[in-house]
Amino acid sequence: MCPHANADSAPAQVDKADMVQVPLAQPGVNGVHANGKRGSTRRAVPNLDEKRNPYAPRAADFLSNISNFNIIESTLREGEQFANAFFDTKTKIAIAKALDAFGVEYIELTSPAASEQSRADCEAICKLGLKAKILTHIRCHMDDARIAVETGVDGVDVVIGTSSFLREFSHGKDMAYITKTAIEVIEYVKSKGIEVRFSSEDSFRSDLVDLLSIYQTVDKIGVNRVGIADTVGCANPRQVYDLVRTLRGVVACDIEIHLHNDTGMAIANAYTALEAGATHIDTSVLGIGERVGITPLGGLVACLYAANPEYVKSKYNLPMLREIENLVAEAVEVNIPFMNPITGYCAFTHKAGIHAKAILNNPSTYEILKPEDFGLTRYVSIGHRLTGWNAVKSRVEQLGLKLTDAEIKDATNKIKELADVRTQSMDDVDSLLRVYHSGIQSGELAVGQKEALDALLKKHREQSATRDGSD
Ligand SMILES: CC(=O)SCCNC(=O)CCNC(=O)[C@H](O)C(C)(C)COP(=O)(O)OP(=O)(O)OC[C@H]1O[C@@H](n2cnc3c(N)ncnc32)[C@H](O)[C@@H]1OP(=O)(O)O
Ligand SMILES: O=C(O)CCC(=O)C(=O)O
Ligand SMILES: [Mg+2]
Repeated sequence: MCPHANADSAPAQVDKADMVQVPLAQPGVNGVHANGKRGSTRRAVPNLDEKRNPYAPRAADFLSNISNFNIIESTLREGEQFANAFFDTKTKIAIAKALDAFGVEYIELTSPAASEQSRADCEAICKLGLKAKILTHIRCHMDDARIAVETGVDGVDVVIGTSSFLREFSHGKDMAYITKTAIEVIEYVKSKGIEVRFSSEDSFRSDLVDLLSIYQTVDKIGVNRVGIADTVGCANPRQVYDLVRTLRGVVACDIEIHLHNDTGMAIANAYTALEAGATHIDTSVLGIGERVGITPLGGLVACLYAANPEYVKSKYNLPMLREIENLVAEAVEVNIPFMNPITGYCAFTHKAGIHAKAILNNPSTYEILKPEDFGLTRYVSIGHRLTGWNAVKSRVEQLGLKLTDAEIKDATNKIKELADVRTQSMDDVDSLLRVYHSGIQSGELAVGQKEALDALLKKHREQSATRDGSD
């Protein structure tokens, strides 16, 4: 099983038994090198620069295009709309505190109009004195606005559908009514001295003229942010880029974006939105929300980190990510998905021999994210038929055994032969290496003596069985 595995319950269970834990080494500092030299000075991995590869990610682009983004963390609003979610007050407070410690700029809470407990929880979270600004999310309606401002929030996110689908089948209001009510609600919230954002639900299926017109109107009356919402997850990165770019030329206020993940585009769309000039991205932990949810916090962080690790490290407490995901996974009774960026159960496990050798020499060969920056560990998996001798050599060194390269290659062949029948556990590999080593030491074995090795292994198995039987 892989090291960050969740077994079959929600919180991640770590089973490291079958893995070689690779030292989180800087190349040439204390890594276990395939050439057998510890601490040898290796040439630094060249940075891909513009001249040599125009597509190489460059921190400069990232900084100029995405200089000041904010995360609006909506696990306690959009996330509560996830099918499995029921957050009691204690859990909401734990999640809010964890998100705050992670460093998100905003925490968005379910409308206090939803229920009496939602209202009380909103007040309780406002009283925690967190660094993150606390928002609540309401319909474009004066009744909701009045309740919201009484809770003590730092800001109110107002939303109403502008697509013909929602105008006809959800609230039944036309653009004139929407605009009039939006102005009334925004002015009311502003009069209370707190932030207000106006968002048009289902933006990508709304008429562009209607959309730009209402955004311009609310911008003129001093809304803090306008929000674009891909409510049904229909947008692709090019559409996101175009709409955000167009809006950037029309309003002076900040631009927030809320992206559903129905077609798996939510992270890419969020990144593109930032490149196009969005300032605020909505996320939820593990992406939970209506249907398959929205841009996941961890996925967005991974994608931004890949573009500019130092910037993202300075902004967020990255080692907390796993703890937050476990907290939420447990609360909503799901596993962390195996392919989750950063915390997926094999996110930092390397298997094939070619990868293992290069990783042991320099982790940047096959990793764009550094596990140590997330408080996680890198593993090399051995004992399967894809194992190479370089990976076995690193295990031999970890076990403190003295074998030549030729002997290690010979032992590797045996591991592969056995692994063709069944993958060998770490214990299997270790005992094979020990048996091999003692055979060499005692002179009972030499490189290439297959039969002698089989006999030694058989003897070892019989001795172990007798020992186990007498225990
Ligand atoms: C895309 C999104 O995720 S938006 C956020 C979704 N969040 C929520 O729905 C919060 C949880 N919701 C609730 O607790 C309830 O739906 C409430 C309290 C908001 C409303 O409950 P009810 O009054 O019983 O209405 P119900 O939920 O059946 O229908 C929604 C009502 O809001 C109206 N409405 C829907 N969207 C909006 C909007 N954005 N602005 C104003 N009114 C709206 C509808 O017209 C309908 O009112 P009606 O019954 O008078 O026609
Ligand atoms: O308020 C918003 O911008 C988004 C609301 C929402 O959850 C959605 O449209 O999917
Ligand atoms: Mg949503």
